[in-house]
Amino acid sequence: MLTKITFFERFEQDILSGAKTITLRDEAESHVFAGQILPVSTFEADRWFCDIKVIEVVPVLFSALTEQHAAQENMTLPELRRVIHEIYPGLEQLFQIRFCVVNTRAHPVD
Ligand SMILES: CC(=O)Nc1ccn([C@H]2C[C@H](O)[C@@H](CO)O2)c(=O)n1
Repeated sequence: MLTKITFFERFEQDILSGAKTITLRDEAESHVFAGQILPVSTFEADRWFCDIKVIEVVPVLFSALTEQHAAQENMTLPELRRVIHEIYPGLEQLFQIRFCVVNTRAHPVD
C-alpha cells in the first residue's frame, strides 16, 4: 500500500491550482484506494507541498490514452505520451489515479 506519493517539481503548480487532476503510474505505484489521503512531496527534494484525496484508480493502456487524459494532466496528448514514455519507457499497462487536493502548505498572514 502506497502511503505517500511524489511528483516532479515542475508539476507542483498544476496540482495546487487544480489544473492537473490525474496521474498515470505503473503497477508499483497503483496500490491506493478511493478516499485515501496521501501526502504529496516533490520527487527531487522530498519537500511536502500538499495532501491529495484519491477519488478513483482505473487501469489504462498507454495505447488507449486520449485527449481527455491529456486535459486532466493539463497537457496535450503528444506531450503526455512523451512524458509517460520518458518515465516508463515501453510500459503499456498504466493506472490512472484521479485525485483532488485537500490540504496545502499554510501561507503566512501579513
Ligand atoms: C518516481 C516517479 O515515477 N514519479 C512521477 C511519475 C509521474 N509523474 C507525473 C508525470 C505525469 O504528469 C503524470 C503521469 O505519469 O504523473 C510525476 O510527477 N512523478
